[in-house]
Amino acid sequence: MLLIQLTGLSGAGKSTIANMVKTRLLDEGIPTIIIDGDEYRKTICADLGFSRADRCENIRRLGKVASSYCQQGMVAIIAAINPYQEARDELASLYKAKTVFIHCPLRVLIERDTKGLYRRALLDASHPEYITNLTGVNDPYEDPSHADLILNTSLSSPEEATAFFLDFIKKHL
Ligand SMILES: Nc1ncnc2c1ncn2[C@@H]1O[C@H](COP(=O)(O)OP(=O)(O)OP(=O)(O)O)[C@@H](O)[C@H]1O
Ligand SMILES: Nc1ncnc2c1ncn2[C@@H]1O[C@H](COP(=O)(O)OS(=O)(=O)O)[C@@H](O)[C@H]1O
Repeated sequence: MLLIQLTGLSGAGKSTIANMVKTRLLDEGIPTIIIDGDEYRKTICADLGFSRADRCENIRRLGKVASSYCQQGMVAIIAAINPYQEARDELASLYKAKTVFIHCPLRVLIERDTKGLYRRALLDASHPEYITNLTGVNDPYEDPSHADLILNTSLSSPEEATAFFLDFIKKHL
């Protein structure tokens, strides 16, 4: 029915907002599924790392999975960092995917740091806990050039962001 690709840095709120929207849509009888990058990286994307090529392949696979659910009449929401315009354009062109930018300034994400990834990426490179390829710190994030919706989670609460997103989805059903 409708394929939505979220995009945004780790901790920006993609999974949080997607889950809240899913609950609201299900309450209204609209079948909805979330295709979460974290989850699929444990199964059909377990062979992929965080290089540009691997991240684009990740999005390609998530897009294919999401499109199968859409064909069965569901709203499918891809919740992945999805950092490259090239990969987002591919899903927009293949599946008419709508792009929703879950935006949050890096300084707020460093304060949230729910997974401890930012602390590790900001350590000295010689530190044993240092990680590389963290999007937004030591790996690229290309801001969407033509997002269909932008939600700034440093300005809106999860409930407010969910309300904007729900409104957007209903306009595109
Ligand atoms: N306005 C907001 N909207 C969404 N989440 C928020 C907001 N304010 C604070 N948070 C918190 O930020 C965190 C966002 O985590 P979440 O897992 O949803 O991010 P994510 O973008 O899916 O990250 P990842 O790419 O690592 O999976 C949660 O702990 C959430 O409670
Ligand atoms: N170096 C890293 N860069 C980004 N995310 C990482 C990294 N290492 C582990 N992760 C975890 O992997 C998840 C990102 O996976 P995806 O959303 O599937 O990424 S994407 O770039 O290919 O779209 C984040 O939720 C984060 O918890």
